[in-house]
Amino acid sequence: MAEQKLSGAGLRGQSAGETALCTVGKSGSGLTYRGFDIQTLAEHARFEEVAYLLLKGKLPSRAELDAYIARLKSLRGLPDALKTVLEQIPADAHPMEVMRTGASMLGNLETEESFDAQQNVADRLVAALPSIIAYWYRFSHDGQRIDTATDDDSTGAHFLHLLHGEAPSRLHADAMNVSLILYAEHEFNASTFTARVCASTLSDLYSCVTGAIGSLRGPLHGGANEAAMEMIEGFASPDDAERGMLDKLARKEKIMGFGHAIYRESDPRNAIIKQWAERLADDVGDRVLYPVSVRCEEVMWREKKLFCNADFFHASAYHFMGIPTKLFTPIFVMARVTGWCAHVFEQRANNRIIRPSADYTGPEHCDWVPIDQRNG
Ligand SMILES: CC(=O)SCCNC(=O)CCNC(=O)[C@H](O)C(C)(C)COP(=O)(O)OP(=O)(O)OC[C@H]1O[C@@H](n2cnc3c(N)ncnc32)[C@H](O)[C@@H]1OP(=O)(O)O
Ligand SMILES: O=C([O-])CC(=O)C(=O)O
Repeated sequence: MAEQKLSGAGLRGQSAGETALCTVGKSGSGLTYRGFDIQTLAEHARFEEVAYLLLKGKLPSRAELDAYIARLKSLRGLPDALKTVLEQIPADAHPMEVMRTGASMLGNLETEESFDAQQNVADRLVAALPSIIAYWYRFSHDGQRIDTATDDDSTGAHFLHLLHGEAPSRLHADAMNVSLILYAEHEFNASTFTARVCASTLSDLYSCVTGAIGSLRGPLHGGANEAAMEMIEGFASPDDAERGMLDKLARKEKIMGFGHAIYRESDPRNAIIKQWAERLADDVGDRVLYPVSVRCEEVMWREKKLFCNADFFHASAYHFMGIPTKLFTPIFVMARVTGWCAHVFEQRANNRIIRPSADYTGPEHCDWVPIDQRNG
């Protein structure tokens, strides 16, 4: 009997397991977390509520949310040994390397001794990752050893506070809240799948998250928001952007922040973050970057029917909040760690080691040649 073979490089279109966490391109506006539409969550929820929903399986009551926020606040401090490691990392390191090292070092210091502790480890990572990146950034760039224990109620405001040394405006705190919600979870994307593969070997949660950070870093995944920023800030006007985009397309360059492995016509997160980018542009009196971004979107749709994914308008939105470009992808980590951990819990609850097969394309049989008889 001929072997039935599923096609699709990159496992595209093949189911690699089950999840109750998220649908992509299936219902509602196109993205749901545990049945809640992303538009509803972005409009009404706090990021910490979404984190609770993903990690604990239901929306929290008022008392549960208050307790969860208080718990996250209590976990923002960093151990001295971790601060010492962060202080060794040079200023020109990529911040995603800092995130990777930070998550890994925390795993050395606060090892997950048993899977019974997984909720505690997840809470610690959600609380500590913003502190890790901000501590390193402020030490390596400003020479300051900051106190990472702020009293801000939200993760987004906490991060901006540490970064800028003062509590953010309401607009910035709200924009960060929505951004973290949009980035929190996305089914079997590359970084989440990395985390699940690692979890399937019964490894610890820090290892799963450290591996996932490595996968998120690449420009085809989370790194696209930084690459998009580098592109748009090179354009002086919408007309310049139009010329530049057409040149890139003529050279068959890949344009970061556009296209998606699953969505075919639009990414539901784009309309939401685009509105926030416009509000933030008005707030800073921008007359270039936002119109340039809109023109890029128009050109890509007109020329290639390619649409902006979640990353494209995040670039200008973060820029308008004074966030350095190289910190864009670490913010994605701060959000996605909730999804990664929830997927690890799900994998552990119904585990079989993930071990696909490969189609062999090498030689059939080779005769052994003694080393002194080999050419070259
Ligand atoms: C939050 C996130 O992680 S969202 C993704 C962020 N990544 C990016 O923005 C990077 C740019 N985008 C891409 O590289 C791709 O669109 C990916 C990686 C997101 C998806 O890749 P795939 O599933 O392989 O894309 P898909 O099959 O839809 O591509 C179809 C065609 O469009 C082209 N295409 C897709 N995206 C782009 C792009 N951004 N720029 C130019 N051409 C593109 C592909 O090269 C392909 O052309 P081909 O058939 O001539 O080879
Ligand atoms: O789903 C994907 O392939 C990439 C993505 O949009 C995400 O991880 O948010």
